[in-house]
Amino acid sequence: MTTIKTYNAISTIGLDYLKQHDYEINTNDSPKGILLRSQNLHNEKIAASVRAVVRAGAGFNNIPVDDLSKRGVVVFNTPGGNANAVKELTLASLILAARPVIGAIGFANETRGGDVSLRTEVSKGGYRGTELAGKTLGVIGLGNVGSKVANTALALDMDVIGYDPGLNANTAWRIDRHILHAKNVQEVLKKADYITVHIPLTDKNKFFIDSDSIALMKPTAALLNFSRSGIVNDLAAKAALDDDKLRVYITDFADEALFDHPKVIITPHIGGSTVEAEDTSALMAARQLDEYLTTGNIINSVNYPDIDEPFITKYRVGIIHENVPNMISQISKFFGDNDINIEQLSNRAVGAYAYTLVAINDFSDTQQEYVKTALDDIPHVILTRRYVNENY
Ligand SMILES: NC(=O)c1ccc[n+]([C@@H]2O[C@H](COP(=O)([O-])OP(=O)(O)OC[C@H]3O[C@@H](n4cnc5c(N)ncnc54)[C@H](O)[C@@H]3O)[C@@H](O)[C@H]2O)c1
Ligand SMILES: O=C(O)CC[C@@H](O)C(=O)O
Repeated sequence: MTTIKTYNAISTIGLDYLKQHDYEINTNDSPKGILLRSQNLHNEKIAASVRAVVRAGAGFNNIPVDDLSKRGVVVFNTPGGNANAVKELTLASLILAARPVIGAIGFANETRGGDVSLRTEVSKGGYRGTELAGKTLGVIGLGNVGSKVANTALALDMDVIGYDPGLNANTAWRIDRHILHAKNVQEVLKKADYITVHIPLTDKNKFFIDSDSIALMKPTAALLNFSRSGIVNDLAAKAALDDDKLRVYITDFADEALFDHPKVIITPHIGGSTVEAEDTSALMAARQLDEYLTTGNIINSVNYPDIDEPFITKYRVGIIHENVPNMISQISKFFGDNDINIEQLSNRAVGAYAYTLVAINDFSDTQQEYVKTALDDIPHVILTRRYVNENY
């Protein structure tokens, strides 16, 4: 049995999937895979046995991706698995930014005793809000979450302006044609009444919203952060709120500096916390993990190229290597030199790394034993795995 180590509360749907596919959960210290949510792996020792790490969720800034890539460990996430949950909480937060709902609920509870209806009617003027219709929403990052937020805001009669320089032919199609595409982020910051950020935390995106960007916003603007702590400079946001340069800041990431601020609403990282999102993300994660460990197919990796092909031969060898010239010819020569016929060879590269999946039918035990060690001796090969098709 293969062992998977888990961190955090993983939905039983994902765990059951693994158990049904002959995995044991947390039974020993030599797991083949790790399945986690927000656990910070940067400070954890990751066992030498680990071949795959899967984040049940979108953000993977809690995983030491660079170090794992050098070790040949494939890191996955589950894109889109919780996007609807984050969209819904973002929309709720837009309404909280427009209407003083939280204060009004507190006030209503304080009116107990006597003529409740009279007192609420007299004082409710203090809880008047504004409408979202006709206002402009700026969406920074139009990926799985941002595109859903942007599209749904149109149905609330908002004007929507989005910014995402990373859109490609596959991702651009999901964005409604009524959404204005900004050429730069400054255009969004200047135009929007509500600004919501849906980008990953990377070195480049650290403090993407800082005092300079807040200075471009309208002083009446509302800022929403359902991405990550560290994408918005909370101290800059606080200073702007104190100086009436920003109206409200809603964040899903608690920060000591923001507690009890009258213009701040904090939620405890619950953007993706719905039953549906946790189930979907855990199931995606479990399937991707099993698929890689048993077939070599890579689906939704964040550090290696995806290769997802039907396993129709008896064997496969997956070779993770550096993305340098002459690798495919060296690998195919290696198999030829050892009298092993290649039925199919797939190769893809992304950034500094590449993955080659070799499909084989006739593969003797001696050849398999030799290939296991000798392939690793080819310069720039990082890790080799052999897969057996039990259904062949
Ligand atoms: N609060 C939560 O519980 C919760 C849940 C899900 C996701 N998240 C966070 O939200 C982020 C986005 O999630 P997603 O599922 O939409 O991810 P995604 O990968 O589908 O989309 C991210 C988009 O951001 C764009 N982008 C990156 N840097 C940018 C920049 N500087 N300016 C503009 N666009 C930029 C990318 O091109 C991509 O299209 C995740 O990385 C994660 O950190 C939080
Ligand atoms: O696991 C969670 O609860 C949060 C997930 C979220 O931060 C993500 O990046 O997908």
